[in-house]
Amino acid sequence: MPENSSSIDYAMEKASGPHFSGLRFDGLLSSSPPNSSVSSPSHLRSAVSSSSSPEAPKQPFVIGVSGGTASGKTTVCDLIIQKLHDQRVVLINQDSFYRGLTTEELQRVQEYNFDHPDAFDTEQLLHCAETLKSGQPYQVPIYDFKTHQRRTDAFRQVNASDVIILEGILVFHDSRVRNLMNMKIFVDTDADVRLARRLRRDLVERGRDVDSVLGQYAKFVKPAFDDFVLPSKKYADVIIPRGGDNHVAIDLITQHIHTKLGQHDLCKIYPNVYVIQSTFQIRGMHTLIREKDISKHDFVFYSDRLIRLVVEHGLGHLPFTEKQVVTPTGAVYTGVDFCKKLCGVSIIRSGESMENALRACCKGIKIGKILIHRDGDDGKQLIYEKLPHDISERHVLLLDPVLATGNSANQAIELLIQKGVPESHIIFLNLISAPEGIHCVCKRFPALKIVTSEIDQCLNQEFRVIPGLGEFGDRYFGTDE
Ligand SMILES: Nc1ncnc2c1ncn2[C@@H]1O[C@H](COP(=O)(O)OP(=O)(O)O)[C@@H](O)[C@H]1O
Ligand SMILES: Nc1ccn([C@@H]2O[C@H](COP(=O)(O)O)[C@@H](O)[C@H]2O)c(=O)n1
Ligand SMILES: [Mg+2]
Repeated sequence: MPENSSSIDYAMEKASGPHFSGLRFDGLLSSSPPNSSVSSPSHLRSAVSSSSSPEAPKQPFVIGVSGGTASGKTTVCDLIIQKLHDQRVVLINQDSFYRGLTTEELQRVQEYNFDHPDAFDTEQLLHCAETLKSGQPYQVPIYDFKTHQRRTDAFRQVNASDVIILEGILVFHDSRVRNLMNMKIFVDTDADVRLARRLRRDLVERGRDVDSVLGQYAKFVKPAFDDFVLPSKKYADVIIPRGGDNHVAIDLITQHIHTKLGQHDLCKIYPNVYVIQSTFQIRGMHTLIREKDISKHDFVFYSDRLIRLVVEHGLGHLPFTEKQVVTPTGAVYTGVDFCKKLCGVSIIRSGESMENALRACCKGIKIGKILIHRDGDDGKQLIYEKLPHDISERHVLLLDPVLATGNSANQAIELLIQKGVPESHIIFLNLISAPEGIHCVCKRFPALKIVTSEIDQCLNQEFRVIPGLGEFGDRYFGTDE
């Protein structure tokens, strides 16, 4: 290492070498399969579907639907399935995983508590949900409420699908099952309405008499609702009052599911990751800048166009205030006022390529700089920072065109937080993100937003994004020639 290795000049020169948008990412990459220079950890492989490889398996969207007995869970699920008619949807009822009763238990069935978590084979339910989530089929047991037994002669074959709905009184009880869910719905219906519905249903459909339904309700159903079902309501993302009668809620839920299904899997996992809506224009520009033999002029031109789109999209996530203006007709137009407390921060050197687009969108915006330099294997080093003195009062647009391992991004974000910028006031803008980088940044900073134009497949052994576009800074600033 040269004597003046700590000087800015030396660091700048080094930084103009390969740009990884990150440093080492120990422990994440597994050994690569034979004949492959690309590796993706197994836990990521199933979670990642690349914009560049549409054939990669997509993760199903898992919805949990809970609520008291006869609250309308099954009815709500049926309505959601009807509205999602253009998707492959499967419904898994927790009831299917009731344990069959032993002969002794059957003889004293009035003393059996079907509303306690132990009445279900939760391990099997978990296995079923995990199998379906991984895209494999599963043979679901068939339960008979009249005999209190599972059928031994038949199963329900459930195939892979886009949406899996897990429905039952206690589907939020076990954290492992809960954690598989992308969305949790609690159907909230008054207890007296539920009892009336249950009475009618159990007499008609489940072969019961009035005394047994009322006795079971008082002895087991109601206490278990208070002890297990109601406490799990806190895990719900959405609470639907009045069950299937609530058409507005069901409409909103299905709209949300449609949006989610159109999104990249990582956006389902991390709600603060935004991939700008892909169009043929955007795909076309990506095709051009990713091509290795494109001219420098075209690389810069199309990168600038894409960067501008990402910046505009990122600005859309800033807060605004209402503003009224008078138009030349004398009428009042009620609009919004841009957020004024704003600044950009570019991660040198590639991030500087995004500054012009930010300046073009935000007149007079202050732009700070951070230089992170790798020195040796473990050498994460912050070499240089120049930030607005009042940065803690500003929303920050952090600029770096490629998110690879996420290490340098994390270091830059950490610095901003140390300077007093709230995590939720940081929007990280980039053109291409690797799944590894998204995991790395979003796990550590869940309140921060990432806006990107495409999510790529993975990192290779050299921590380069695949398929990626090579060294962005070199190609943009012409230092690769
Ligand atoms: N909004 C509603 N109005 C009237 N009856 C309903 C309504 N929703 C459900 N039911 C009836 O109540 C009973 C229980 O509904 P269901 O959806 O099976 O509840 P859950 O699955 O929560 O036990 C069923 O007989 C169903 O037809
Ligand atoms: N053999 C059984 C098994 C379960 N139950 C009752 O079913 C209820 C759950 O189903 P919902 O559709 O109402 O959610 C639960 O409250 C059990 O009491 C039963 O009666 N007999
Ligand atoms: Mg039901």
